[in-house]
Amino acid sequence: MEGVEDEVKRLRQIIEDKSKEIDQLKQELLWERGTCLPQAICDLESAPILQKDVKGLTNEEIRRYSRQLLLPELGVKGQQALKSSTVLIVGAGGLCCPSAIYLAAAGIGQLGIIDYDEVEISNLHRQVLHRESKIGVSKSVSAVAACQELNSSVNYVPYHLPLDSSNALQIIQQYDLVLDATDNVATRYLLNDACILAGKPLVSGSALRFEGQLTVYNYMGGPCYRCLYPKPPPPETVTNCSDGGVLGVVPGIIGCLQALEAIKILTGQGSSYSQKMLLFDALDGSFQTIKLRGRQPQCPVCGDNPSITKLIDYEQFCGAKATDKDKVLELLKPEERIPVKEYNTLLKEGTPHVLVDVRQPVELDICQLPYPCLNIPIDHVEKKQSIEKIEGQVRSLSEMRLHEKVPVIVVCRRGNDSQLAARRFQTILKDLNVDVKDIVGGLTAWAN
Ligand SMILES: Nc1ncnc2c1ncn2[C@@H]1O[C@H](COP(=O)(O)OP(=O)(O)OP(=O)(O)O)[C@@H](O)[C@H]1O
Ligand SMILES: [Zn+2]
Repeated sequence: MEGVEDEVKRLRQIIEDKSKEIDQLKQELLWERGTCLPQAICDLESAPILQKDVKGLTNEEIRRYSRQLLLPELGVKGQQALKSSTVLIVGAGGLCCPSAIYLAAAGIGQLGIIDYDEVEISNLHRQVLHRESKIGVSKSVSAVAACQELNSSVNYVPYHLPLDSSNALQIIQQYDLVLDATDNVATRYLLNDACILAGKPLVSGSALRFEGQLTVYNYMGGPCYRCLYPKPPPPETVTNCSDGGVLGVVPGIIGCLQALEAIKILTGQGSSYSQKMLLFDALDGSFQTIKLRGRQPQCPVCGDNPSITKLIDYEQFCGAKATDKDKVLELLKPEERIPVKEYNTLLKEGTPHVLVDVRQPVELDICQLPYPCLNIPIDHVEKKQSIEKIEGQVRSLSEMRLHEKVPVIVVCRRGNDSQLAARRFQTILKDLNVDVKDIVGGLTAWAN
């Protein structure tokens, strides 16, 4: 009997040792994969510069590009032009993924991709170069890694940094053409001005919900972004994908068209979208092209007497950040807010209250707090009907709570809209015995 027990012990030990060995090997494998990733450029000194005197096409290149070499519009001359061209893609998100992979496949000489951010799971439905295994990895590195697998002969430069007024000219000057694949107005103005000052064409795309747009600025005497939009829009009117949503295929289509325009410009075919804008509506499947006004002689950056001769502070100019991260509103005082833990206690204690969720109905379908709520979307806060609904609930709770104030708790996704709404409700309901607060960090904080 003792012998059997010893044998079991011995085998258990072997299993334990082997599991440790397997864990160790897994770690090494991960490490090896990690070190295989391209090195991100975090300072500009280390960025490579493409040698422009490209020799003819190699046999391998002729084989690889044979199907596009057959196009008389491109031919060997066009392919060589691509090989000696450099393109910078700003933003490694939804528009970059299709444009980068097609430019890489087509045989561009150097592809720079710049993004300060890392891959998140909510990017993957549309940012199709990134993989689950790259969550947390620099987006520019992840995009370059995917392109490299397709075409290793391209010279890739992944910049892991924000493009801003301090570095934009230095980076852009090294490229023949710039693709705007970003998602914020401040960067759009920055890119426009930098491209004008450096004399580079700017292929600009955008996609939101089911709609996409495409225009080429600063090309062959055409207008720049400022000629069309001299003043930035009020920040509160600008929606991004994280608030408005986007169907993944839409940036996919616009990004492909950006790559197409870039290839046409670089190979001398010319662009179809200078002084024109493509409007794509995915819901009715329509592509419309509208003519835009031409270059404006009084434009402050590309006009006859420009007043902008160097890059400015674009966040200040637009009154908005050059990123959609950390937009945390601090409107209410801490005592006017309730942290999620405290709200959880309030729920557990069964404290009666009026809960107002100010998100859109479609967001409530995704998730809700475990308490019956009134859904009053943020843009309906001032409506008579909405106010009557809240007043009705407050009155019925007042009867139960007699002299006690009725808590009115406002919630949204991240805790910004809820502050705006709570502030409005404080004024609107001032004649009732209420205590209006909002939930800090909203549903996101609750989920965490
Ligand atoms: N000034 C900038 N410098 C570098 N990268 C930028 C700059 N402005 C925006 N970007 C990048 O452009 C990309 C735009 O991607 P996209 O529009 O698909 O949205 P996202 O920010 O990745 O996703 P979501 O809005 O859903 O969080 C982002 O990766 C963002 O980090
Ligand atoms: Zn202009």
